[in-house]
Amino acid sequence: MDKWNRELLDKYCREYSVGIVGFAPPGEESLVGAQLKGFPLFIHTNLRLKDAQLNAASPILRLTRSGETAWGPLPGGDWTIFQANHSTYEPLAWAHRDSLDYPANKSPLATVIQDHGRYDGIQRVLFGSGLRFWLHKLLLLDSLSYLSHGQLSLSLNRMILVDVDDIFVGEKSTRLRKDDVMALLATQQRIQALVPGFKFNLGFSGKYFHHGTAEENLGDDMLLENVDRFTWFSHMWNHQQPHLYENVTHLQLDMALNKQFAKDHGIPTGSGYSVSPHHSGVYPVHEGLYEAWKRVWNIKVTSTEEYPHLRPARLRRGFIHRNIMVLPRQTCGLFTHTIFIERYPGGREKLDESIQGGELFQTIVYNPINIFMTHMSNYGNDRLALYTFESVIKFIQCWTNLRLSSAPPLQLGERYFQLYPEEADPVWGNPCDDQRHQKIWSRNKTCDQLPRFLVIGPQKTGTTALYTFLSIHPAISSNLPSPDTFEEIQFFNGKNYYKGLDWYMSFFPTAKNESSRYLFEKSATYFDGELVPRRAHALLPRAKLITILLSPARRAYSWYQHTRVHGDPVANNYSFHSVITASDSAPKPLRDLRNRCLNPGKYAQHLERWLSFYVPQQLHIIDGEQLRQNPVETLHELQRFLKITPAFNYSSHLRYDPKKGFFCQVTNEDRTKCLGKSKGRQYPPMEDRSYKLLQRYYLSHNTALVKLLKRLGSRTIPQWLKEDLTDTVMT
Ligand SMILES: Nc1ncnc2c1ncn2[C@@H]1O[C@H](COP(=O)(O)OS(=O)(=O)O)[C@@H](OP(=O)(O)O)[C@H]1O
Repeated sequence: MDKWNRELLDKYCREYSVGIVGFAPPGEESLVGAQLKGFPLFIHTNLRLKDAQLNAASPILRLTRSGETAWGPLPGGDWTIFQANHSTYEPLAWAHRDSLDYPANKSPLATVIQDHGRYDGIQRVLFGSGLRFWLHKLLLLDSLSYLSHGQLSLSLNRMILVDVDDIFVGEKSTRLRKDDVMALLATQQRIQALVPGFKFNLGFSGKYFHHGTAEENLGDDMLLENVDRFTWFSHMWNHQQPHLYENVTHLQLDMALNKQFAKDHGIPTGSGYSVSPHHSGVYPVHEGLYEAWKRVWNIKVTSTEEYPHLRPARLRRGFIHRNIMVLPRQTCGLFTHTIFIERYPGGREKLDESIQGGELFQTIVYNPINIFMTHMSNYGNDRLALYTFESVIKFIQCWTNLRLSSAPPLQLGERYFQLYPEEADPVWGNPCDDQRHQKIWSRNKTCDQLPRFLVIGPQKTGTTALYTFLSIHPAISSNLPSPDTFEEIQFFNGKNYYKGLDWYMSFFPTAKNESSRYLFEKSATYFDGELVPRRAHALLPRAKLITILLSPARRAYSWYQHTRVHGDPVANNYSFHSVITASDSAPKPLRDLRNRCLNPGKYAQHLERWLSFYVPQQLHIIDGEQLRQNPVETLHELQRFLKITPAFNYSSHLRYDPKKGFFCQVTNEDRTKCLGKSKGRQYPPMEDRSYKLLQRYYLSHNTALVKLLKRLGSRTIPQWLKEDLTDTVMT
C-alpha cells in the first residue's frame, strides 16, 4: 500500500478504533529476521512447523479454548513466524520448528501475534499463514470478535440433534443387532454427560420391521424395548419418495400405516417432526407431502439438505411453508453405504480429519443449530456414527468453549427462526436448474410451464394493451386468468408467493407439440416490488423482462383516476394535488395513496434493483408514448428483442379507433375490439401546479433515469422524459 493510503487507513483505524487482521503472504524467498517495515517486529518465512499451542493468557481467546497441543505438522511448508521487540506484541499461538536439526527444548515460535496498539495506536492480529490450519479459523473468529469489541461475535451456544433415518430399513446383514443397540444406548449415555438433553432421534419405516436375520430382528425388538430412551419420528412406511405419489390419498394411506405401526408398538407419535426419504417433496415442494403430513401426523417441522441446494453445505438454509418449518440438515460424512472404516472414502485419516478440526467440526462451530443426518446402517457394522459423534463432541469440548445442548426438533425449529426470522420466507428456485432437485421432481411436472418473459409494469403505463396485443401473436401465450386478479397472477409480490411453485405453474398451459411457444405473464406491480427481482431471478434467471415507462407525473395521475373510479374513498375525498402534497403526518390511508401514486415513478431506483439481479441484455424498455401512438412498431421491436421468428406482422391486426382514441385489435369481421372502459379513460387534465410540482419531485429520479438509459446504451431519450426535465429547468 502506498504511503498516502497507508496513512489514511491508519488515521481511520485510530479515529474509529478499528482493528486490523493481517495475514503474512507466502513468499518465494526465505527471510530470516527481516523487519516488518515501520514496526518493531521481525519475521522469518517459509518454515515448516509442528505442534501448535495457544497462549492461555491471551485476551482474544473466547470461542477457542487453550490448554491442549495440536500435535503433528501444521499444513504447508511456508509458515511465517513473528519475533517482537516491543511490549505491544503478545503471541496468540505458537508452534515448533518441524526440523530434525532443531533442538526440542527451544522456545516455541509465535505463529499468530496480537498487537495491543501500544506502539502506534492500532490494534492488530497478525496470522503467520492463511487459514489452512483449522485452529486458525477459530482464532480468526475470536480475533474478529475481539477487534470489533464484541459486535462480530457468534453466540457460544450450539444445539445438536442426530437423526437416524431408515430405522428398520436395510438389507439383511447390514442392520442392528442387540449388541449394536446396547452400544447405541451406552454411547448415548456418555454423550448425554457432555450434551445435556441428547437423545438419538430415530426415524422409522414400519413396513420393514423384522426384515433382518434372526439376530437382527432381536435388535429391532431391543430398540422397541428401549423406546422411551430415544426420540422418534416417522420416516415413511415403505420408504417410497413422496414425489412419486401423484395421488395425495395414497400418500396419506401409507403415512397412516406408519402411524398405526407406531401406535401398535408403543412408539410416540407426537414429535411434530418428520423427514422424507431422500428429502423428496420437501424442496422442491410437492404440495401433496405437506398436505398429507399435516393431515396424518400434524407435522410442524422437518429438515432437508436441499434448500436452496445441497452444495455448498455451509449455505443451506431454512424456510417455512404452509406453517411447516423446514430446517437445514447437515451431513456428517457418513452415508447409507459407509458402514466399514476401511471402505470410508480416504480411509480413517479422512474421517478423523473431518472430526479433528475439519468439515464436521467446523459445521458445529459455524451453525448454532445442527441437525445431522445418519442412517441405521451407520450404527451397526463398524458403528461409524457412534465413533464420529462421540469423537467430534469431545474434540469440540477440548478445543472450544462452545456450550453444547440438544432439544426436540420442534424446539430447534422455533429457536432457528428466532435466530433467523428473515429466512421464514422461502425463495423458490427452478427445480430443473439443479440435477438433484430434478430427480425429486414429479414426472407430471415440467419446467416448461414457466414464463420465458415477464412484463413487469409499472401500473398505468399501458401494460394491459401490451398484454392484449402480445396475446394475438400465434407463438406467444399468456398465463391463464386468475379468478382473483384477472389477467395478472401477481405471484412474485404479495401473498401468492407463499402458495408455492405448483400454484404458479398451474397458470401456464403446457405447450403440447409447440415447443417454440413463448409463455409470458404480466403483473404490473412487479416493477416496484421490493422482493420481486430477487424472487423472479431465483426462479427465472434466464427470463427476459419488459418494462414500459412514461412520464411518472402522468402515471401518478392516471393511478389516482383509476383508484377514484374503483371507489377508493380517499381518492374521492381528496384532490390529486392534496394527495401528492400529503405530509408524513397525514392520515395513513392518505399517505398510502400518496405512496402508491408516487413511488412506482422513481424509475431509476426500481430498475437498478432489477439490474442487480438481471443483466441489461435481459431488459427491454418500451416508451409508453410510443406504445400508445405506434404499437405496431413497438411490437416489432419487441419481437426482435425476444428473437421470435418468423416475426408476426402486427400492422393488419391493430388499428387506431378514433372513438376510443387508442389502437385496438382488428377482429375477423374487420371491426375493432378495444380495451374495456377502465383503460384509456376520459378525465380532466392534470392541474398545471400538480404537474409542475411532480416535475420537481421527480427531477432527481428522472436525471438518474437519463444516466441509466445512457449506460444501457439508449441512443434516444424519450420525448416525455426530455419534456419533464426541460420544463423543470425553465420554471
Ligand atoms: N391501446 C390502448 N388502449 C387503452 N389504453 C391504452 C392503450 N395504450 C396505452 N394505453 C394506456 O394504458 C393505460 C392503462 O395502463 P395499464 O393497462 O398498465 O393499467 S393497469 O396498471 O393495468 O391498471 C391507460 O391509462 P388511462 O388513460 O389513464 O386510462 C392508457 O393511457
